Amino acid sequence: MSETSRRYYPVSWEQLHRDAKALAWRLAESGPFKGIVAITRGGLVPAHIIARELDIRVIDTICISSYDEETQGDASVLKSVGGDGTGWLIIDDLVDTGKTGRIVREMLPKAHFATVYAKPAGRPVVDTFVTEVSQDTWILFPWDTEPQYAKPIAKARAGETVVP
Ligand SMILES: O=P(O)(O)OC[C@H]1O[C@H](OP(=O)(O)OP(=O)(O)O)[C@H](O)[C@@H]1O
Ligand SMILES: O=c1[nH]c(=O)c2nc[nH]c2[nH]1
Ligand SMILES: [Mg+2]
Repeated sequence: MSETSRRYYPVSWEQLHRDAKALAWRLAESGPFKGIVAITRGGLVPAHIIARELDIRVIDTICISSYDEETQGDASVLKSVGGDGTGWLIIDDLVDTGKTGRIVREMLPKAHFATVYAKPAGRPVVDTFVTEVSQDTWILFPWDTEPQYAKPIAKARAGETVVP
């Protein structure tokens, strides 16, 4: 999703840890896996958590970038891996339009592809995920956010400017 995102779904470090562990529980039944291919950069944190839970020590990366902040452009593949993916687990933080997921599936058609979060357009591309959010939601990951002053509801509703 891009400029049309109408709402935000903020995810804390604790929630991400909990959701990635929930994904590991689901994946435990689909393994064992030879190793994990993390889709950088968003897949790196969930890949670590899942590797720890499933006792996987071999981790490779596919490096793909397609978003500048909330706007999607052409996907550029900065690093790939060889093989057809047999026995491997691909991990990303989420599928949105499914563009990134389709690229990695084409590269590794035999791998199991899992994400923590999924939006409806990308959902058919993943084998396993934990939480679905609507297509017009932008997921705010903890590495992209920091705590800041929030207006009291009454002042926000009145449209008043509050200097923190
Ligand atoms: O389903 P899609 O519409 O392709 O969107 C999902 C992809 O977009 C984000 O990556 P991004 O390109 O922002 O790079 P990053 O992981 O380095 O932040 C996210 O981490 C997924 O990889
Ligand atoms: O931080 C992010 N949140 C999202 O909802 C999203 N969709 C694609 N890429 C994304 N990155
Ligand atoms: Mg990514």
